[in-house]
Amino acid sequence: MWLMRQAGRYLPEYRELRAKAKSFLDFCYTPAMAAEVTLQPIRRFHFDAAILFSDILVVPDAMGQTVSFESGEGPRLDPIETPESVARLGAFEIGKLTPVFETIDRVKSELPVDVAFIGFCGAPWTVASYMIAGKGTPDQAPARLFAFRHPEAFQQLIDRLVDASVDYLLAQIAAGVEVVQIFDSWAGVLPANEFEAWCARPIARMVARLKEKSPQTPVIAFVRGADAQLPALTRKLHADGYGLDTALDPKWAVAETADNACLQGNLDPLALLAGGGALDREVDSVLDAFKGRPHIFNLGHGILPQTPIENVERLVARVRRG
Ligand SMILES: Cc1c2[nH]c(c1CCC(=O)O)Cc1[nH]c(c(CCC(=O)O)c1C)Cc1[nH]c(c(CCC(=O)O)c1C)Cc1[nH]c(c(C)c1CCC(=O)O)C2
Repeated sequence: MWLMRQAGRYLPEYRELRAKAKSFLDFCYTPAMAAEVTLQPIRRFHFDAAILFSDILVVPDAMGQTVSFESGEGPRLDPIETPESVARLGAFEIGKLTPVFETIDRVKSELPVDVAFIGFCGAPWTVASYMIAGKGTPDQAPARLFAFRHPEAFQQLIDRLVDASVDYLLAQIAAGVEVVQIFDSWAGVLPANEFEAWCARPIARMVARLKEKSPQTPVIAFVRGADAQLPALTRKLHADGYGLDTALDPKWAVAETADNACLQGNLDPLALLAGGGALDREVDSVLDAFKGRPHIFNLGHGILPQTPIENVERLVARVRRG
């Protein structure tokens, strides 16, 4: 059991440290701080896994794109509007991410041996969608439009992100993470052909390369909005685990995927925010749906900043009770 965004604003100890950083990216790039917030939820809740504290947008940052986070508004990037700006993107300077690897090293030395350590990156489509729009949008229309108008330049961008993301995850593994998760948070906005081209195929290429270079490292694919495509994805990606988002019916996912496919998820973050009897019922229903299957208990998306800590305690106790 672990929770997506388990380190974050719902924790007072996170907010306290966050207030001391100049910016969110500085926070991510200061190993003492990033390591501390990675460990905070482990100390408080004894989850079975810690997830590296960082962000998926450090990859475009290391490609020379300007990235910042406006408080309360989310990420801002200098948007990629033309094929020429894809060609002009810099090389992936992995050296810029040295503080991330130092964070991993620090966490590793303090993490209890029975707690797994998860590294991560964004999937090429999700990262590209922010690089093109320059910010979060409700439907990633700018990136979808760019891909229809400039398929070759878009393919180049995806290819560059496949290469950079694989190198980045391998460097995280070399620094000490034991599992990696690939977040395709925006896969759900893609029509079928685009889903295949920009989500499934690039992730499959990433998994194949990771398996070639680091066969011992489990890979979890979180393809949010995969919906009816989930069973096909489990046959195409060759990942070790599949994260289910909140909208997926876990009983259906269990019935439609191979018996040995490890599934992760998928409590509604709003049930955790609500707490009480509703939370208990939803936790039981998730546990029941995955019974008899390799299952990693998690939310269907990130924990919400307004979530009361006692609700997280209640969830942990109930999942442990089984
Ligand atoms: C799309 C995406 C991003 N980042 C990420 C995704 C994929 C997962 C998802 O869909 O949520 C991944 C991510 N971002 C963060 C983590 C940390 C590890 C964890 O505890 O799960 C992880 C795994 C920290 C963060 N990343 C961000 C915060 C909040 C910033 C703050 O503390 O000021 C945290 C804790 C900022 C961020 N970063 C991003 C956005 C859209 C935002 C703003 C939204 C928000 O404020 O919640 C991009």
